[in-house]
Amino acid sequence: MHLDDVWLRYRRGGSWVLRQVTAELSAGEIAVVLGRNGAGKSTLLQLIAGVLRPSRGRVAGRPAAVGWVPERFPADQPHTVSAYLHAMAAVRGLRAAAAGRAVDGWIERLGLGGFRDVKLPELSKGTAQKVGLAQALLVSPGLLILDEPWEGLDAATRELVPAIVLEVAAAGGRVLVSDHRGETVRLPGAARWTVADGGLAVAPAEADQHCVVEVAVSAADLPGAVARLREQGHRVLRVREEVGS
Ligand SMILES: Nc1ncnc2c1ncn2[C@@H]1O[C@H](COP(=O)(O)OP(=O)(O)OP(=O)(O)O)[C@@H](O)[C@H]1O
Repeated sequence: MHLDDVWLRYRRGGSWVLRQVTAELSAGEIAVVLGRNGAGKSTLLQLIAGVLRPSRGRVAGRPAAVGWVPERFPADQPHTVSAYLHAMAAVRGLRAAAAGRAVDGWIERLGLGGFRDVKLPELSKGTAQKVGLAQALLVSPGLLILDEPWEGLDAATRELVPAIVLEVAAAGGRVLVSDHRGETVRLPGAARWTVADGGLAVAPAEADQHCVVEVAVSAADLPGAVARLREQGHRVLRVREEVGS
């Protein structure tokens, strides 16, 4: 997917918010969008999501399944959490049984079980954000766009966001995440897109950066698992017994 010389202004004759933006996002790639308040991060994400159209230039190769989580989930709709998510699943083309599985799965994973029958306007900001996250993930997205996803979320869900992002990327989805609070230290290995003065500067993920992944393997398979990881070029740093397992 790529942006070819994209320009955007909100009004004819108004000032340009984005100018001459060219960028590419490949399958399985994660990019963090950085920039000061008002720099144009949300505008860029909405262009890529297809919510806004460029004034000039084009966004090409957008995948069919786009999951967009706006900065503020529009919770002023008179539906319950469950009814809303089932309606969104239907909009995304899921049949009843698949819709039920997807809705139940995300309700459970995001800790929304106690809010199934609560109407959206009665939710706290953080809980509404979780519903926003759930609707974007009902169908495995080819492009997932998260606008300030850590804003207002409880600690448990903040921890979950990087795991979800990595799962979407591992399944071949592209992911864009905006962040003005530096939370993206939680996404090592992502490219950095910085919006400033209407332009976009792209810094690819650092090739020599390494991450530590904790993996639990069965004790019986330990020598084999360590050997396989080494064969794949990973450095095995330490082996320890899982206490209480
Ligand atoms: N609907 C709109 N109509 C007119 N101007 C807008 C609109 N939305 C945003 N702008 C202007 O475009 C510029 C970029 O805004 P944008 O929301 O994209 O920035 P941002 O980097 O996401 O900021 P923040 O970190 O505060 O969310 C700002 O000057 C903003 O006032």
